[in-house]
Amino acid sequence: MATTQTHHSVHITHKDHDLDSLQVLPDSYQWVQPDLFPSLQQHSTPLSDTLPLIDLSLPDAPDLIGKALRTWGSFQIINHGVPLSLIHAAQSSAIDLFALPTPYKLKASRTPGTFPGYGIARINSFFPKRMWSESFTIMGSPLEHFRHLWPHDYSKRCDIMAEYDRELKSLCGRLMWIALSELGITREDINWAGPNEDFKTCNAATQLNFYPACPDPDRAMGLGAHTDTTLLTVLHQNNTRGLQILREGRQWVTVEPVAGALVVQVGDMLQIVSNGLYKSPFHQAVVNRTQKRLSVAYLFVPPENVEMSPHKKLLNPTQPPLYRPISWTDFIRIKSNNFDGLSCIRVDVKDEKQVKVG
Ligand SMILES: O=C(O)CCC(=O)C(=O)O
Ligand SMILES: [Fe+2]
Repeated sequence: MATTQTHHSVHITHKDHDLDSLQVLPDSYQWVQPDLFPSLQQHSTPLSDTLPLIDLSLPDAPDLIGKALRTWGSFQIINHGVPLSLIHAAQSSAIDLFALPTPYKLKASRTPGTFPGYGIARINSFFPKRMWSESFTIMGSPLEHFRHLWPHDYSKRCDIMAEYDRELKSLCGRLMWIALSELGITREDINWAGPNEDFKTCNAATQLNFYPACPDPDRAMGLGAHTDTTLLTVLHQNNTRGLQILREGRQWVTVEPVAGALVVQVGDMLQIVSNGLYKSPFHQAVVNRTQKRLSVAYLFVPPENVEMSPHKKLLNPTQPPLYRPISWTDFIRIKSNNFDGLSCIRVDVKDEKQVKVG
């Protein structure tokens, strides 16, 4: 994954980011939903659904996953094969990291224009107010940053994150094949899954998100509504509620924390490959008054500079491609300047007639 990023990175200073010590919500954190977010459609009957919880070890899992991806663009999984001890070890390193005094954390700040390191959510640049959260992004080895954070104790923590990356990458490879085969796409149809057809040539980042307890949670927002610029995002949340997924454009549904479960979400790149059959859901993270919340998001993205396009098996004269081909590298550049990146690469009705379907 490219480590350079555009001018839209957001940076923090010691003065404005010690959320733990604030007793009153500063004006700069009093949340207003900007116009760029689609407003909720009004319906008299609320949806009372919960996100599907799927046991990955059972034979009907692929079928259930296919259904969940077409409706929610998301689901939770248990029996996913990632050792719970590893999930807890990664989580506990994240807890230790965010508990460090701010001057330490600032030693591991993202340098301008890059992804890895400590800071606030990149999407904050699209919103008029600050989000009630901190984050730390790991791409490749976190050694340089961890050495600053824990001069005597970094190597074990680096090993844990490396192991987390390996385990989650193989889980994502497995999930990719399930998602694709539910669309009738087979191994012969994909030429970017790598020499072993396991998607190990894909890139990834591990994003640690921390939401301190908030003095005025109803007026604050942990992470504003967004879609992920990934193929898949696989997220572990601690036992505190906060993640909400937008259901059918009309209702926020809270994803209940389930011990050991992982939340899987379609990202924009899989929405492109599936020609919109799988939609990357809007999601957000709300905060609460008494509990700290932590999430570890594994952001799984295509190999750099490989063009992703609606798969030709899904296209026909009545189902023309909805998006033009684009690499992840180019797409993240578009998204850093446009909140709704997918609309920028949508083939409009006029063009659709001209696109040949192979
Ligand atoms: O903390 C959460 O539950 C959401 C995190 C998220 O959406 C992200 O890291 O992109
Ligand atoms: Fe997200």
